[in-house]
Amino acid sequence: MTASFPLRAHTLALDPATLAELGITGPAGLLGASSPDGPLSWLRRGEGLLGFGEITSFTGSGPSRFADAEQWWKTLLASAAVDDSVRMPGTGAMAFGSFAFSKTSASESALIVPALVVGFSDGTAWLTQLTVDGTVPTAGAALALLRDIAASHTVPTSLSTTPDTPSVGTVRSGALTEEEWKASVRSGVAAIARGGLEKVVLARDVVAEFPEPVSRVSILQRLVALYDECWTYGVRGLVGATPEILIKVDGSVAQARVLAGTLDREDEPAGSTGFADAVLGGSLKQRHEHDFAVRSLTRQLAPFATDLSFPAEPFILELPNVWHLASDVTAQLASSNGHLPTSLALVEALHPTAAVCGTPREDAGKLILELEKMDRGPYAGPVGWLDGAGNGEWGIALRGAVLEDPHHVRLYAGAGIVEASDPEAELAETWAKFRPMLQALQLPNHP
Ligand SMILES: C=C(O[C@@H]1C=C(C(=O)O)C=C[C@H]1O)C(=O)O
Repeated sequence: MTASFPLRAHTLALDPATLAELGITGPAGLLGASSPDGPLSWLRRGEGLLGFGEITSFTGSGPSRFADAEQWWKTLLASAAVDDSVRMPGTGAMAFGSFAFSKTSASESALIVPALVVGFSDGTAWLTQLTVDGTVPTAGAALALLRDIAASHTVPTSLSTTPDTPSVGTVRSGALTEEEWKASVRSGVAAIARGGLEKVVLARDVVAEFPEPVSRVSILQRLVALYDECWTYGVRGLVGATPEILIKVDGSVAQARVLAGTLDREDEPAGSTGFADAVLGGSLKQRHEHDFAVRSLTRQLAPFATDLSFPAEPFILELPNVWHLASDVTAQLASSNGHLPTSLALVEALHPTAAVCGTPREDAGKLILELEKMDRGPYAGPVGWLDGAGNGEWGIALRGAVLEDPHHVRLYAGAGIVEASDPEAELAETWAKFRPMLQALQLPNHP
């Protein structure tokens, strides 16, 4: 989809009175609006961005997919007319995006500019109308569009967040059976034992099949309701709720949330206290895995930063399905030739991290292609949004799935393999990581 006229964007603040008049209480309430497929989404803790409609987009693949996307966005911005009285990250010109994990993937990477964006951040709400057809966006036109969307808002009556609601869907293995995947894990462990390779992240896919069409909106609504601490993303057919941030850029500050080290909450003995601290924080294997991930991220980020900081000890991130060892990294960005790096430039430099690929990166990447026997598609790739000022938020597309057609959903999950890994335990870890999507699809925990 190419733009025929220059991009135009108009952003206005949405005051509480207007929101109340339209019956809008927050982004989650707007999810069910406009179309059964629902909007482009990036949501967390009652804030975030929703994009309605698509006016122009970039598609690309291969090793230059990030650079090509950046070039496309810069070209679009060069002739853009932006009227933005709010001036916050995500206001004015913006696009949602999703990138394939691998440069060899058949899956297309995309940046998508919506027709209308509703944003909520730090207590401020705004509305942006964007056009590429020569029409001049105005406050009146933007509000009229929002009014239509808010009026069409329907809350599906079938929505339930009960995890054990019986479902009519079935789940089958994807590229590999469980036994085959465990054999791949054993091969991974053997490769590490031979030396050279320290860690490889091996993933697998399962396919959920439904006699009735699945509702993208209901999936997003359940993820938002259950995984408030995660970033719920929806970019076309890619949906999920990730706990991991590859990079967030807000002006001259960049932040990342690095995870590695996982414990299934179902394994917690009844009545125990401090279980996660003892098992996760106290495990050398888990700490080792976590350190790989933090070191890899900071090494790649360092050339772009004047200052980099992260706590000496990771913290334990508690999610409904698992605990993770987590580290929040903050960087003060360095300008080069008077320019700060854009979020997309940092995405290109950081992807793939050791959390989803391994160490050393090249060797791990080759082994992944050999052992997983699947195309990861957008799984474990960057997903998020960017704006015209260089800001953006990019998560790693984990705990997610691709809606392949109305009746088939492909779920992905992986685990970091080190020399001490046990294939059975790693398999169980993938089931714990499938759980957010299984819950969102109202499927049993471990079919
Ligand atoms: C690979 C996944 O998760 C990654 C691997 C982790 C681990 O091995 O402990 C933890 C969080 C993520 O960085 C996934 O969710 O599919």
